[in-house]
Amino acid sequence: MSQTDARARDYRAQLAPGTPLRHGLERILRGRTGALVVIGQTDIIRRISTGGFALDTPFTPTALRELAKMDGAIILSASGDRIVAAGVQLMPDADLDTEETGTRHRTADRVAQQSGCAVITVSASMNTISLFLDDQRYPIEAPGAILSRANLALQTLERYRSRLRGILRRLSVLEVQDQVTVQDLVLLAQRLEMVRRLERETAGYVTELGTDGRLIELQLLEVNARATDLSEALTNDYRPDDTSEFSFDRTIELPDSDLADLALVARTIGFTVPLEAEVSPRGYRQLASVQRLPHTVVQRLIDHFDGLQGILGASITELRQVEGVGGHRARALRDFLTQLTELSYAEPPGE
Ligand SMILES: Nc1ncnc2c1ncn2[C@@H]1O[C@H](COP(=O)(O)OP(=O)(O)OP(=O)(O)O)[C@@H](O)[C@H]1O
Repeated sequence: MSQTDARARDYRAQLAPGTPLRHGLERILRGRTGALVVIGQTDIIRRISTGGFALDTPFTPTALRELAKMDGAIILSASGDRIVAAGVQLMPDADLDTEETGTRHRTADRVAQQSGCAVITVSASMNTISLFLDDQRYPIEAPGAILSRANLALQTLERYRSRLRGILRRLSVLEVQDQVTVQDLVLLAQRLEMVRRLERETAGYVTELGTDGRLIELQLLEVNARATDLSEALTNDYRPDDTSEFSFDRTIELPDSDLADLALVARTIGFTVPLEAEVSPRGYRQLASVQRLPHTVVQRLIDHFDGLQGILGASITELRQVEGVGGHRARALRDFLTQLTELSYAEPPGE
């Protein structure tokens, strides 16, 4: 995400439905008057301003709407909680490139480029709200439109996740049969990264939606936690002994177009062996699904049996030799391992 996009995300939060600023802008939109609002009265803004009048009044949606009835721009304090001037004529550098038509929007674009301040327009003729930041224009959409896109993204996310679950089941089968190749893990990493990208996109909608986005936010939090745990477990399971430069999180760096390149994804994660090479898991991911098994005991089991294959073959007596594993825990573990093995042989590893 570029620096401008990151700042835009913060401003979108300030402009989310339910916030005072958005409330004021919506009222201007309904009244079809239009507005040009600058956030922050910096030196550059002062230098390119003429006319108008100084104010120093708390921001309220009503005050914004009333002042928007006058010609010229409204200047807010940097935090947006005060109105510092209104009716201001802005004269930005006319040599700055802009593709906008209409004087309000051309001015907004140029002021944003020249000052670095956020500029918001309400278009009287197009019935839209826009945010100008640096040389970018971000449409501020109506809550209904964002909500339907957010819901669509959530549905797609659900589909991706169900495919991811399928791949994970297949991986479990391969892990039990000790037949995992780097390629299997890379295919999984691709899916996982696609899920994470969609999560980020949906999180952007949540920010834009403000109070209307709570429900989506809750659904998203749950998904997000699981993706993070999965990535960490896979990293611990397959990190080669001789490197720390290895993580399933590193796919985040890849542009969308490179995510389809299996060899590149493998290198990005930190694999140094070919795609066909076989690799064995330590067992962190599998053992994470055993209830009430503390992390320290998981670590001791992995160290003692030298990975998942050793653990799968251990008897109750052997499991009990590990510190922290008593009779009860050993039996529960053995049951889990037997089930895992049975499941794996019941289900062929095919796609
Ligand atoms: N340089 C400027 N400084 C301050 N306000 C301006 C400036 N230029 C235009 N405006 C505001 O924009 C209004 C007219 O905008 P105009 O219709 O020409 O632009 P537009 O971009 O097509 O906007 P809209 O979509 O709202 O019609 C003016 O009445 C004035 O309030």
